Amino acid sequence: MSTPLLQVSNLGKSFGGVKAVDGISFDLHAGELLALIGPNGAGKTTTFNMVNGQLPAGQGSILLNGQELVGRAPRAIWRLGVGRTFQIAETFASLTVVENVQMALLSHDGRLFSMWRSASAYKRDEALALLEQVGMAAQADRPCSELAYGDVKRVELAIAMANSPKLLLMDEPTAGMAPRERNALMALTKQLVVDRGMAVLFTEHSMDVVFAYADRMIVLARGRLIAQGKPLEIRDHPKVQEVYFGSGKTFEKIAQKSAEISGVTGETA
Ligand SMILES: Nc1ncnc2c1ncn2[C@@H]1O[C@H](COP(=O)(O)OP(=O)(O)OP(=O)(O)O)[C@@H](O)[C@H]1O
Repeated sequence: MSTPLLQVSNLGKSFGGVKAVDGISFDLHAGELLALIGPNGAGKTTTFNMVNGQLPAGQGSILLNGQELVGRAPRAIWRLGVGRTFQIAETFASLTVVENVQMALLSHDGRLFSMWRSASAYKRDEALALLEQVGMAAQADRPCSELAYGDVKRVELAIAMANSPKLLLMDEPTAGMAPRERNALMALTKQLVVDRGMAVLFTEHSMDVVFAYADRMIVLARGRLIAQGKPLEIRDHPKVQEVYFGSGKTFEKIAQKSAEISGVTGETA
């Protein structure tokens, strides 16, 4: 297999006496969707925030294409190609769909925000091409505030793409979405991963999404990495069963449901 895009080794972070992340190691390859799962307080957000530099790592190493990310500022990490999806802020909701993507392109190119007034034509074609990739070109000139929730999520993906990330971090991408919308968004994400050769690391509480779309999963519990592998391997993993035991979710049911949703069984959802 090729050299991993991301190599995380012995990564850790403590808050006071709590080892939020306790020496975890994993790899992520270009073209791969990797889910980071685990019960509440497992250390998912802390891991995410160390990868994008928002939180300094307490120990360990995070290599992106062989370059050390630990010790770099968030913006430097972003410049190296680690993107994340952001919710469209209130202030930008009044802008049109295409203007939001143009703003992201301005930011990527390092242009000053104040240029915007005279730059409403800035890379409009490029912005439209990104919207085309997420199926939103037809709604380019509508204000974001008018869009359906699922469509806003598509625009947020286009915004994240403006930086041409090699690795995209998505924190609970489908939170608050109905099942059908969830699947549409994840199918789109998967398409972008394949088309652009990008890698995605995402956290997700919705197990049906994870089982249907993740190429691989890593499972955290109390800061430790307790299992990693393909969804079916994880489903049958005794430690994972143990951690989730009592949560009311049995992996068998979830895996069956996701197979139905993604059409693996040939049945319609
Ligand atoms: N800034 C902080 N200060 C102190 N403790 C923290 C801080 N951030 C996280 N923790 C603790 O670290 C542990 C891991 O938290 P983290 O938010 O990374 O978990 P998580 O897996 O993302 O949980 P959730 O699914 O609930 O979002 C928890 O015990 C949490 O209370």
